[in-house]
Amino acid sequence: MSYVIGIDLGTGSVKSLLVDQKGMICGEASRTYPLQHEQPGYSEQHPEDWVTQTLGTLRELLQTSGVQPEQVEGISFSGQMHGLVLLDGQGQVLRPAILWNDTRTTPQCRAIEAKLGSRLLDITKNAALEGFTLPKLLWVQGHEPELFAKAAVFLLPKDYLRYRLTGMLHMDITDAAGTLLLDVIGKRWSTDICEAFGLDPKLCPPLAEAMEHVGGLLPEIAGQTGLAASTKVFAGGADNACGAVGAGIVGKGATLCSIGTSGVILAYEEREQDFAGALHFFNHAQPEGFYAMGVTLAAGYSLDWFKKTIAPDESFDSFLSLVAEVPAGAGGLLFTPYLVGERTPHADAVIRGSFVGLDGSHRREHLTRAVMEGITFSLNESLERFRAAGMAVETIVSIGGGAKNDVWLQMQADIFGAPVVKLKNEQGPALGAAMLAAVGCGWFASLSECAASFVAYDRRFEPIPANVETYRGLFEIYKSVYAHTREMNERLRAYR
Ligand SMILES: Nc1ncnc2c1ncn2[C@@H]1O[C@H](COP(=O)(O)OP(=O)(O)O)[C@@H](O)[C@H]1O
Ligand SMILES: O=C(CO)[C@@H](O)[C@H](O)COP(=O)(O)O
Repeated sequence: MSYVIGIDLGTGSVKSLLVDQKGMICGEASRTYPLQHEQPGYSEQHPEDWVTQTLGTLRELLQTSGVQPEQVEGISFSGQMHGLVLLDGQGQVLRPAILWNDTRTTPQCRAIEAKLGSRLLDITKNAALEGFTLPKLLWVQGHEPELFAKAAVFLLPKDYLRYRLTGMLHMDITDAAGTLLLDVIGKRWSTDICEAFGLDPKLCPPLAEAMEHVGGLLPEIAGQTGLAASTKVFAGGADNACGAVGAGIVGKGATLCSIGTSGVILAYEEREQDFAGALHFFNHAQPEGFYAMGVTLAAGYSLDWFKKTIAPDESFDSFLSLVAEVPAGAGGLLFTPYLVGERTPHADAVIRGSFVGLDGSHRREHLTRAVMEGITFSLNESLERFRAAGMAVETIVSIGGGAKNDVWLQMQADIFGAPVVKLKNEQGPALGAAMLAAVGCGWFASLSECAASFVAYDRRFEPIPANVETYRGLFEIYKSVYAHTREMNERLRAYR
């Protein structure tokens, strides 16, 4: 039997999965690393921690699974997106990585908009957001000019990890799409954008397709992990691209709803789409494909906040047990989940959440249901834009915390107005990364073939027509809350 390894380099931890040719999970290892917040809004990590901890997971996988090194045919990667890793001409890291959730770059975003105007959307298909990589590059260029002068190349987190494992510099296209330097449709670096900001195009590393074979393991890495140096290394992809692959979102009509700490709604697309920057539009791991993506920053986080505030010692299952008794609509109570601002479709760092319509008859379970409905409405705002652009939304695969509760899964079907299914064995982006290696190794002719063998679906939730009708009306009111509370939140800012 042959195996592949999928590595997901997340924000809080790295997870490595050993998978056989039938898609069975034969081993799993994970390690955490810290985040540094040196100043408010700053979020950094030491790239060396990613390497040390990943090597630890690989060693553990080999030691505990009993698999022989030569049986591991391929490795690939999934990684947290957008984070800036700067290397000098000798391949040494110049400063801690500035991560996707670092928000110091608002002035750089405004400067990008002022300089590029509509060209930014034409080329990159995305708006200038603090989390993306170009604003981070410009921050270092402006604030640390001496250090920036030494920069020879920039990488994203999992590209740095791959570089350390192989000695080869690459960035895969699905992740490059989140830098604001890629011509997303042409799949090449934009020399226009580089020139506009005085960036040497040599800072941009060679591009690779997600399933491209980019090298083997360095002998010292093979020695440290117990893997064979001949193990084929494939480029890999952005965590959202790999999450999509691991959930079987590899073709038209397939949509993903992921409710973790943040929430993501993502749909496969074959053609160029213009969302005027309200949603993200990135390259899929399928070389000819794209995906549109909406992000609710505080999705599961909102429910977590509410539970911690009301019932810190209860389990989620017990906390949510009475929600089924409250009818759709939570007795006229609405919640907007803007606890940390919002990303799509309203890129707004100042907005905050609200309960609207509180009534003396509401009990704890009404508030809880309203929080769950508000999170789902927020994701539906992005889904509504997919549909308006003519994208097919046939079945929605639900993953994350939001897929752990049947009432919430039914609510998703009713609010989205589409059938919702959950996965039999949810493994997240690490499985997607393993699938990229499996296809790269030639086990399958395509990602779709691999998904048909590796991804299995569990229960399906059909929309209930009466609830769909109720939610259709409420969603219109929900959408108006943002406009009505925007200015109030500007004024409230001074009191935070
Ligand atoms: N049993 C449950 N039922 C419903 N929601 C849950 C349950 N457990 C956790 N959650 C929600 O899911 C979120 C965590 O989801 P998860 O996918 O594990 O997140 P992440 O990996 O982003 O931290 C929590 O914030 C919580 O809101
Ligand atoms: O910013 C984005 C996507 O645009 C995030 O999805 C990051 O890619 C990090 O994800 P986690 O490590 O928290 O899953």
